Amino acid sequence: MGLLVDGIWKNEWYDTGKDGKFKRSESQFRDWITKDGKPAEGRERGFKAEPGRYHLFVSYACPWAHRTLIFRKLKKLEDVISVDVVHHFMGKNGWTFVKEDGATGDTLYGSEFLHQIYTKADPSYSGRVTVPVLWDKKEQTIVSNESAEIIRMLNSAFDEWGDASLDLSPLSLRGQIDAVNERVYPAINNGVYRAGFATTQEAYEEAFDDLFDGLDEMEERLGRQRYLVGDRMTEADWRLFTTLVRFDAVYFGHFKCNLRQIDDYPNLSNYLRDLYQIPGVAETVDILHIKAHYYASHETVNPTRIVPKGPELDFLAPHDRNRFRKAA
Ligand SMILES: N[C@@H](CCC(=O)N[C@@H](CS)C(=O)NCC(=O)O)C(=O)O
Repeated sequence: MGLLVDGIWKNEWYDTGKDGKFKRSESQFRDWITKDGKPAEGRERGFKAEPGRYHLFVSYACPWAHRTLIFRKLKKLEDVISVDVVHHFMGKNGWTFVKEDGATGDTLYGSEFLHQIYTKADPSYSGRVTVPVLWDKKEQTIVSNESAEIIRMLNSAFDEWGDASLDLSPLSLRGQIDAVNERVYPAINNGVYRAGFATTQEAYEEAFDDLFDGLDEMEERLGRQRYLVGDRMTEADWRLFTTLVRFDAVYFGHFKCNLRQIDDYPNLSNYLRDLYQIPGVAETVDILHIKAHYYASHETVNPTRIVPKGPELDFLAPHDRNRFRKAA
C-alpha cells in the first residue's frame, strides 16, 4: 500500500487523521472517450472511440474495477477493449503485475507495478495508484481512473461495435439512477470501507449505522420491484451488486460489518443471485482474488494475513425474483 509523490513511490497506509475517518481521494484522470473524439464538456483532451485502441487495468478483487468488467461483458466489448488483471496481493509496492492465480501481468509493456503505468502517463503524478485504469494505447496515457465515469463511457461510446440494444443508463432514467447511486455510494459501496478502515470506535459505528440503514432501505425497495430503478436493470444495480457479492465473504468479517449478512435479507439475497445468474456475470466474479486481496493486503486490519476458509457461498441457488415484472 502506498502512493506516488511527484512520480516517486512512497510506501504509506491511508491517513485517517484525528477523527479516525477514512476519506477516499478523488480520482485525478477524468477525460472521456466519445463517439466523435471531441473533448467532453469542460475537458481539453479528446479521445475517440475505436476498437482495439483502449485497455483496462483491473483487479478482480476491487469492487470499483469490477463495475468496468461487468459493463465490458454485458455490452459485449471483449473484442473491442482489452484487459489486464493485477495480482490480488497489494503490499508495499501497491498493485503488482505478478502472474499468478489468473492475474495476467502487464501484457502491454511488461511493467512490474501498476504505479509504472501512472508515471508513464504522467511522470510527476502525485496521488493514489488505483484500479480501474482506462488506458489509451495510441496516446500511451490514462484516459480515466474513475470507475463511475468509465462505465458510462462503456455504456454508450462503443455502440458501433458492442451491444447497442443494451442501455444501462438511459437518459430518461438518469435522474432516478443518480438518486439511487447517491444513496448507495456513501452508505453502502464506500460505507463498508468507512467501517473497515475507521481507526476510532466512533467513526466505525457511524459508518456501520449508515451502512445497515442503507441496506435496510434497499431491502425494502427490492420488496416492491425487481430492480433498484423499477422493472428495468440499470447501472444502479451493478454498482450495488459489486458490494453485495463481496459482503458475506469479506465485509461481514474483515470490515466488521456484522449486524447481518446479505444472506439474512430475503430480497437482497435473491436479487444478488438474480444478477449473478445473468449470462456472463459469474465469469467476472473471482472469490479467490476477493478474499485473498482483502485479508492479506490490509495488514493494519488483519496482521496475521490469514484468509478465512468460509463462508459457503452459493450464488447459483434458485432465486424468487421472477415474481416481479421485468421490462421487455
Ligand atoms: N474512485 C475510484 C476508486 C478506486 C479504488 O479506490 N480502488 C482501490 C481498490 S478497491 C485501489 O486501487 N486502491 C489502492 C490505493 O488506494 O492505494 C473508482 O471508483 O474508480
